[in-house]
Amino acid sequence: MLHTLMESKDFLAFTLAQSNTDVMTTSFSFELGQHTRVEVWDCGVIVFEPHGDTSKDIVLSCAVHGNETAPIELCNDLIKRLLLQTIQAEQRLMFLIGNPEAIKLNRRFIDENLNRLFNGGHSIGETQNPERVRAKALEQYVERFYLNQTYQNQVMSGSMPRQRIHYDLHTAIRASKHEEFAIYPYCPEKKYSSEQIMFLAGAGIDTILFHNEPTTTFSYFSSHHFQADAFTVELGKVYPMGQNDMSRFSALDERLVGLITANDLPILPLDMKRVNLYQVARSIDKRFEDFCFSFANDVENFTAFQRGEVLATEGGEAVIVEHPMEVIVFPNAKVPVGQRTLLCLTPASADNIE
Ligand SMILES: O=C(O)CCC(=O)N[C@@H](CCC(=O)O)C(=O)O
Ligand SMILES: [Zn+2]
Repeated sequence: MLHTLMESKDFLAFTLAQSNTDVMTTSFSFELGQHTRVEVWDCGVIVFEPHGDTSKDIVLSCAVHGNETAPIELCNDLIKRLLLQTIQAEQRLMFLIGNPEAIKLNRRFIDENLNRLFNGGHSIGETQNPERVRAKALEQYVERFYLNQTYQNQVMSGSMPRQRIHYDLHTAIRASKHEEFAIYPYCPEKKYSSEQIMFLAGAGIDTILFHNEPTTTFSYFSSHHFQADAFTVELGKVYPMGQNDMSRFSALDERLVGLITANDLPILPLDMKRVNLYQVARSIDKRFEDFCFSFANDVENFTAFQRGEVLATEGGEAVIVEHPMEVIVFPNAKVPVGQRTLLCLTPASADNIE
């Protein structure tokens, strides 16, 4: 197996060639030069551990939705450069290819939306399916990575606490007025990080949505359980594999290389002229099978609606804009009853950012 991966340096192809059933047989490790230990823990799970001191534990995940291809290409290219040793990790780093079986089928998911199954969502009820198994396993890999005792001890002896980071990379179903944006998971117990917001802005992700409640997403899991600086990051609109214009994400690629190689590019102080901030005002959950939006399928994310306008109808009732203005994101009527069908946003201030 090692031979196949080291010959191609293509972790995605290697992952997709594995079966989702031979979990244990896919784990192995090897050295890159004298500087980095590489461990493959499972199908789509690869960890880079530099031999020198490190201060950050970074998780980069993609393909939590199998058809969201730009993040998969971005991560695979970073892994390739690490394996070719054209870049060298100076921070601990784990890549997760979320749902390899869904990638193979070019589908968002097989049985159930993986990004609705974290924080224990995978164990609610009697249902078992590939996504529930994978969500539980991904949670365990994140825990094992963040709580590695060897590196925890570096915290004890070092002066600065280690920083945990998790960027869960996605693409949106629709086009967006702000092409690249990030969701900041609900974290009422702490202030938002201006450093993270400006890191993302420097990476071309200039729009932040502050979530208003706990969710069953992967980024909320890492934020809530491990106090990671965790975000769901949306990289434009979904396109088939190979049809993404990856030059649109060159700023992100450059920032990630800086982060991984500990050659961090300078981060500007918070500048409200460089960022668009939104607060999630409410999440509209689907209540009836006949849920139907009042706007067209090509209406973009971040389109604004005025108080009183009808956003959708269901069960003979209208879903109406409540605030003076609400900005919509992620409209999707094809979700099961009980799940989020739309987020409504209002402009946010910088009050909770430090
Ligand atoms: O475009 C869409 O409708 C969905 C894109 C997507 O997968 N978004 C994530 C957001 C997760 C979060 O709220 O942090 C999702 O729906 O899982
Ligand atoms: Zn997604």
